[in-house]
Amino acid sequence: MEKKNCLILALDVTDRENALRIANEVSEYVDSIKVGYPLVLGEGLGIVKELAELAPVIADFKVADIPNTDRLICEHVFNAGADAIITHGFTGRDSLDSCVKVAEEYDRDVYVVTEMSHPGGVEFFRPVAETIAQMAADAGATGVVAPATRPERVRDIRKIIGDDLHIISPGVGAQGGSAADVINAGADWVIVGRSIYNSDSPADAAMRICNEMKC
Ligand SMILES: O=C1C[C@H](C(=O)O)N([C@@H]2O[C@H](COP(=O)(O)O)[C@@H](O)[C@H]2O)C(=O)N1
Repeated sequence: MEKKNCLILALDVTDRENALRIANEVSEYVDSIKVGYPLVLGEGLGIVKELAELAPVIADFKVADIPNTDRLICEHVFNAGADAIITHGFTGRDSLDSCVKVAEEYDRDVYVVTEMSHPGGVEFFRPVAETIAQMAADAGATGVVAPATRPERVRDIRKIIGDDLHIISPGVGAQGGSAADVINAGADWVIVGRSIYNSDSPADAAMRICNEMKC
């Protein structure tokens, strides 16, 4: 994923027409579009290829199964045109290796969740987040997901993974995180959903966030 604006749109709308409208409106401001279960369960994997015409697509399926099942999921997702996939790390090294292996075969990217951004993210992820981050680096993942709601945790994770891996960071706006603060803390991209797609002008909202980061 080429770094231009440091902004990833989390396109968590559930219908194709609205998704394509918003994606077209903000395409000049986003480096990537993240789609997940809300849109894909509603519209099918075909939406990935349509959106990939506008920007690289990150498939946020938080893959968390045994290695063989993870392999099958990743193959489907990359065949559908996604440039990257988000996987959990708590399922262990063998499952992560399975995702990274498929990504290498397709020349695509893998991002590993370390600590989630919502309040519950500290209950079980907090104690293992650094271990997962180290595993992601050791396994050759492209990068990790770390919380914009806790910029200090992004600093901690950056210390573990070094400068080679990317940090993509959700939790800006609707969850209370600041785009500027988390970029200053070491994130490479912010992931923003509701503050953009629920805006009366998604393009203006995206532009304001880009201007705030000046990445
Ligand atoms: O810890 C995480 C992991 C996960 C992710 O990015 O992997 N996300 C996703 O990031 C987006 C934030 O949306 P909004 O809150 O801007 O509307 C949503 O698509 C969430 O599913 C998090 O919010 N926190």
